[in-house]
Amino acid sequence: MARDNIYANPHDAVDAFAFDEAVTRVFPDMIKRSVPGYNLIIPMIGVITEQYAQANSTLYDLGCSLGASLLAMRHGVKHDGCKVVGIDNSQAMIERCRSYVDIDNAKVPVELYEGDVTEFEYQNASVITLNFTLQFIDQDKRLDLIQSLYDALLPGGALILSEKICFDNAKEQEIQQELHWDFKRANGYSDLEISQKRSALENVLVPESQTQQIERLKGAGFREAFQWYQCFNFSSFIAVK
Ligand SMILES: Nc1ncnc2c1ncn2[C@@H]1O[C@H](C[S@+](CC[C@H]([NH3+])C(=O)[O-])CC(=O)[O-])[C@@H](O)[C@H]1O
Ligand SMILES: O=C(O)C(=O)Cc1ccccc1
Repeated sequence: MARDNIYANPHDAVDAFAFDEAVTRVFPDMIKRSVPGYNLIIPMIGVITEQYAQANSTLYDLGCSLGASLLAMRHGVKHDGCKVVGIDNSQAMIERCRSYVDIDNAKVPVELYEGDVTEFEYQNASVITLNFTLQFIDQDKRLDLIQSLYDALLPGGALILSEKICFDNAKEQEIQQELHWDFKRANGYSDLEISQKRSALENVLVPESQTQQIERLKGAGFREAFQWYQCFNFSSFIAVK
């Protein structure tokens, strides 16, 4: 697996983070070493999918990157007549995702689209996953997207939402953020890599609190909405229609 050393050398000015060719090439290594719990959340998306998928419905993975969450969903579906749709607005990601889907041997049909998830129409959905994608979408577009996903879900359908989160309590924010940086250090990132990537993500990845996430989900109409996982400032929620 190609090692992420994108921020290893000093940059004069750090560009805004983008899911370009360079990031795509090292992405499996980057996300595993950067997101505490990623390697647990992926198989659990398979478990949750198995529970909530319905026959003859569509499963969506929005911001599918290289297809890790998408393939977990594909393998979790046990009903007939389902398909999995993956969308990502990074050309590099969706191209490489296609090659991973091609070598995967599950039978459930997969459709991949390059585009902005806020511009698609969704329907007949039983499971929808936003695995660390909403955090990159303009804050003023988040509610409309969540509402359109609620509207697209069948009764009993589920939304899986994983996000980097922030905390209302300043001391907790400081401690959880520091623990996340400790996690990155423990995974071999230097202080320079951590601080340059932090600059690159400024105003690109905009976290919200657990309360904001749950209130938005409830406001959109979800019957149940709660956190099922948290490690430091990374969390995953499930919402059921
Ligand atoms: N508006 C948008 N429209 C479409 N795609 C977008 C948009 N904004 C960002 N993306 C895409 O969302 C993905 C977020 S990564 C998801 C990991 C994956 N789910 C995984 O389970 O491995 C999470 C991370 O890197 O922290 C990237 O591929 C972006 O191109
Ligand atoms: O690396 C970080 O600090 C993060 O917040 C997670 C992340 C992982 C992959 C791409 C962008 C952000």
